[in-house]
Order: sequence, then C-alpha cells, then structure tokens
Amino acid sequence: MFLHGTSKINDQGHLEIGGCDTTSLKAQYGTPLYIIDEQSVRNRCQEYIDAFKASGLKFQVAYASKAFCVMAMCRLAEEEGMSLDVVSDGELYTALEAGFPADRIHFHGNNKTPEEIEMALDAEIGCFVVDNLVELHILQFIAAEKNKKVNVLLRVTPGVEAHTHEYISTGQTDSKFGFDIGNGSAYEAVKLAETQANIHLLGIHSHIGSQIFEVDGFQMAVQRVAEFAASVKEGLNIGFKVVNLGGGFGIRYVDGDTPLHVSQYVKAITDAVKVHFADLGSELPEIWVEPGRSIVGEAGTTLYTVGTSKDIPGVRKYVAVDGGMTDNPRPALYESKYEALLANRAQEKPEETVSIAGKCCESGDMLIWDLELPKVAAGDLLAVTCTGAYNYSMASNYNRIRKPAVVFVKDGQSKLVVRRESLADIISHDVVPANTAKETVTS
Ligand SMILES: Cc1ncc(COP(=O)(O)O)c(C=O)c1O
Ligand SMILES: N[C@@H](CCCC[NH3+])C(=O)O
Repeated sequence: MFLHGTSKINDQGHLEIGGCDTTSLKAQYGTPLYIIDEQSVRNRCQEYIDAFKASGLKFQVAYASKAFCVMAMCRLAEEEGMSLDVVSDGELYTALEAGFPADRIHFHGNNKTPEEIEMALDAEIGCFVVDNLVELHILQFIAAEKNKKVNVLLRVTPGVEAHTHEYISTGQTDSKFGFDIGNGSAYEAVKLAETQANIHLLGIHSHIGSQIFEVDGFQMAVQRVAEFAASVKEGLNIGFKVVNLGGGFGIRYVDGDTPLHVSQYVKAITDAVKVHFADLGSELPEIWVEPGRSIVGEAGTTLYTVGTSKDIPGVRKYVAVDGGMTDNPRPALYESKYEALLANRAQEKPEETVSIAGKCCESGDMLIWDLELPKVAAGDLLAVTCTGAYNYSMASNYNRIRKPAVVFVKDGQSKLVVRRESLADIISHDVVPANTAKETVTS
C-alpha cells in the first residue's frame, strides 16, 4: 500500500497521519471524516515556490482554490506565500473572510455575473482572468463606473490537448473557455482590451487540462503562447508582462499513475519560457501557475466506518461505508480510481476482494471496485487515500446526507477546520410556505 506524506502505520497497526492515530480521530470527530495532512500541503507549496526561485524568473504560484476551498486552507496558502485563484463569489468571499490579501487573488470563470465583478472590484483583487468579450465589456463598464483601472489577463485556448480524461480537458479549440488563438479571436481580444480605458492588460492565461503527467503539453502550450505573444508584439506592439500557464499537474492516485516531481514540471515550463520568449527581445514575462490538485490531493484521506456487506458467491462482495458519492463524486463522474486500506488493521495481509459501495440510493454510488483487503467486518475503518482535491469542494447533500467534518493534522495535533453538518443544517435553508405549514400543523 502506498502511503503519502506523513502517513504511516504505527505500532498498534493503525494508520497514522500527521502523528495522529486515525482510530483516535474517529473517536473524536466521527466518520466520514476528511483528514488533511497539513505538513504535506505546506511542503507542496514550498516545492513550487523553491522550483520557481531556482528558475530565476519572476513568478506567482496561485493555489487553485476550487480543489479545496475553506477558510483554513486560504490562511495556509497565504502563510506559504501563495496567490489564490477563485472562480465565484463564494470562493472569493471565503478567501476575503479568511483575511487573504486581495491583491494576490485572481478571479477566473467563464460567466462571472455583474454582481461578482462588482464584489471583486470593490475588494480590489489583483487581477481578473477575462474569458470572453461579454465579460470584457461588462468589466470595462463597471470599472469605469467605479473609476477604477483593473488588471486583466485574457484566457486563451492554445489548441493543446493534454493527455488526460476527456471530461477534464479544457485546452482544445472546441472548449467553452477562453479566446481561441487558432482562429484569431485571441488576437482581436487583445486589440480590443488595449483600447478599453479602465482595463490594464497584464498578459495572457492558458490552462491545458488536469491530472497531466507529461511535460510536453505544457512545453507546447508555452511555445504556442510565445508565438502568439510574438504576433501581438509585431502586429500591435503590445507586450505581455505576465503569462499564466494554469494548473493541471498530476498526482498519484493509484499504482500506474506516474506524476513527475513538482520541480520537474516547473523546470520544463520555465526552460521552455526561456527558449521560446527569448526571441521576442524584451524582458522575459513573469510566469504564474495555478496548481490545485497537486497542492492538496495527495494530502487528503477520507476515513469511513464500514457498515453492511452483501456477498454474492462467485460474483462479488459489496462492502458499504457511511459515505460515498456525496463526499467523493469523482468515481461516479469520471470513473476515477482510488486506493484504500483498513485503517484499524493496517498491517494485516489482504484476504479478500471487495467492492466499496457508498450509502446513496444510486447503483452508481461505488467508491472502489475490486479492492484487496483483510477480512473486513462492520465497524472497521476504511481509509481512502488521495482525496484532498475535488472531494470536499464537490461534495453534495444528495439523499440529504450531511457533509463530513474536515480536520487538519500535524505533529500529533488535530484541528477542526470544517465542522460536520448537523441535521438542523440540512433543513436550515428550507422555507415552508405559510399555507403548507398550516396544513402540516392541522393534518
Ligand atoms: C483555469 C484553471 N486553473 C487551475 C486549475 C487547477 O487545476 P489542477 O487542480 O488540475 O491543478 C483548473 C482546473 O483544472 C483550471 O480550470
Ligand atoms: N473537478 C475535476 C477537475 C476539474 C478541474 C477544474 N478545471 C476533478 O475532480 O478532477
């Protein structure tokens, strides 16, 4: 079994993360429980920053908060010197309430509402990543009304297709995101942006996909973006101060996933920048990236309690846990694969093959197929690894299942960062119209 970060099996044969025994975490917080290995997250942030420092280029590493956005995580990212990418008023609000410096916040999204734009302008965020012409016009209009000049990156699609699951590729020409370089719309957008009095065009942004293992997609994107920058320089005499290359750096979910070390991705990108932008003859651009999954993914573990099982002789044994697609929709959405171990008997040898089912009323609610485990029984603790990214942030209340708590663990201490939803939370937004309430009372 592959253990990430500070995870290990302790003398009691229990899975321990951040020096905390997972059986004690269950006793203290209950299950399902998201456990975040705080030191691993901090280390990963520093690996990015160190790799960029080594390149000698000016840079910003913006944590893509969509991967896991809670106030404690925003604080941590701030402490580690990261910038922050947000895509909605909710993420922006979380960051601001956490005290994240507004000037290090970058606002993404292909359909920002005027209200969201206004909120971000009032907060004086660092920059808007403008996705389309409608947004450019709205932003100019609102910025003019407020007498502000806003920093803008234009999101372009460089036409690079990263090797990844088709549902999570965003770099192709046929994409809902950004201005296409290939058909000239990116060039026209630059031209237009430059004429807008309240827009300060900082540069461009490209994001080629997610869970990428190879460097060639990033290198190709740098080349395309540099060629585009050259054509803009030549045709419009406009230079880009900033080039943002998005996120997408892969992580190891299961055997066979072969991510590179963060420093290798960063070196490949910064070397490519040095090669392809050198010809422009001006100062090399500042390079920004936006890793999400690779900051928090491997640091997360979800702890479940095993409940019922159903053995169909000669076919399959289903083992159900007290969570499922509500806390981790990725297997159902993307057929994502995960590994798991029995956290309370972590040293025991595998004895049976089981498939891990969630508790939702949905046959697709399966977390892991064909997992080798010791003989598993009700009450055992199952730890699914690598759940730090796009699990809590994509969790739902389907079947009115409550969202789990989240704890940070480090140096033998655990800190609650999101409390478990209560049953009262579940109905807290419900409104019973007056006449229905009356009928309910009298029936
Ligand atoms: C624009 C943008 N930036 C950054 C990210 C973060 O990607 P990842 O979590 O794969 O690093 C995404 C998501 O894929 C994205 O769409
Ligand atoms: N939510 C996706 C990734 C989408 C990336 C956002 N652009 C996942 O779970 O992997």
